[in-house]
Amino acid sequence: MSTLSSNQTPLRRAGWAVTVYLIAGFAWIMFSDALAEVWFPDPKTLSMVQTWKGFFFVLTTGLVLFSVLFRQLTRDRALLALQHGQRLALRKRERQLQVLMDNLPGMAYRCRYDPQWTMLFVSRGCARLTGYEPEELIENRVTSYASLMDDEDGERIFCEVKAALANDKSFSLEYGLTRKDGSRIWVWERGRGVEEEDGTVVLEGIVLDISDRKELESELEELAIRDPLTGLFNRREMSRVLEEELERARRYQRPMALLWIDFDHFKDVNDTYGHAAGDSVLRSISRLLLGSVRSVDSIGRFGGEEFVIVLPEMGLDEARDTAERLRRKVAGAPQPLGDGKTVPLTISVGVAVYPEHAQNGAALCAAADKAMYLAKGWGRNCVAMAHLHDQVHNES
Ligand SMILES: Nc1nc2c(ncn2[C@@H]2O[C@H](COP(=O)(O)OP(=O)(O)OP(=O)(O)O)[C@@H](O)[C@H]2O)c(=O)[nH]1
Repeated sequence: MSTLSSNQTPLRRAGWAVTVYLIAGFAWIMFSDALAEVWFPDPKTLSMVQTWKGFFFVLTTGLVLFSVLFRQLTRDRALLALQHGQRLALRKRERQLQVLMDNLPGMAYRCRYDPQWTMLFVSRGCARLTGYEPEELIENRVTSYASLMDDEDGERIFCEVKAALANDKSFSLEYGLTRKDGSRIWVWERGRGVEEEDGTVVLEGIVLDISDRKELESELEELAIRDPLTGLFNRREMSRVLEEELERARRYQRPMALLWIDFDHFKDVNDTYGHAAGDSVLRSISRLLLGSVRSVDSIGRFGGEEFVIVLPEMGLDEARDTAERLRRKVAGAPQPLGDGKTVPLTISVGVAVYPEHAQNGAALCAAADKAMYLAKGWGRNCVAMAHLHDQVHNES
């Protein structure tokens, strides 16, 4: 319909121009002939006047035709120059966009909003990011983008994109991706939904490799929860683990034990062999303890030469046996000083158990610490259980 009406407009305009020209022309001929016959009755003069009248008509219409054509051609030329300039600017923008996309530390994409994330376009960075050439991912020719995503992320991502589309907002996602060579990377994606002319929705955005940042983050997280010397949990993390395990024990009505370990006469090791040798002993006993407990148990360094072990689902008897086993193991293994020599070392262990000795973390620690001092008092290299009456004292 619109093509038809735009075709009719120039036709109508040309028709009007010709009609006006014909009416004016016929009127001029008739009117001027009649006037000439009245004003110049002499046939010779009349013939000359008509000749000049003809010249005048041709000259006038020629001038009109010239001015119309001149105006139209000038306009056409300006239009062509404008189009040429626009084409050049468009090409320049395309080139800039291409350079930008090719140098993205990731890839730009355009994909269908479907469970496969079917790619319609991916920039060249796709090969660097995923290991797949753009042609391999486009239209899922070799594999779909969804199959590269971690399975557990799929559902979450779909929900987040759905919510963003519903609110007409852009979405930001972080998820793991498996590359063609099997290596895993972390990516950050930002995109938004775009409605096509036919009403279907496609997604457009960028995907960047953030593996380095993720690695740094997890290193920082580890640093925040680990004791730098021994690599065991630090006091803060250990307190958190203790509260978490206590909560679990409370919920499932299960016992839980806490061992409070202190090295005997450790000051002598430092004083005799030096601080570096003391550090070596601390590291060695940490490894020994770590290798002597279950995977569900947690060990932390509470400070100096004090260590705490949380033993989930462990009652009084088993906790006593575990503490005794650890005491014997340390006593039976001379500790390396770092210079090839070793030194014998013993530990004193206090044992407190939930729910018998205490109901909360602080009270459980206090009961185990108190029991450890009891073991020191017995002459060291001993295991002491917290007293049951401590519970009354702790909770009061
Ligand atoms: N090498 C080293 N020594 C430490 C570190 N932290 C604490 N210590 C030392 O551990 C020693 C603890 O000594 P004390 O608390 O007096 O106890 P002890 O000598 O072990 O004697 P008892 O606990 O009574 O058996 C001190 O000499 C501290 O300097 C550490 O990170 N590295």
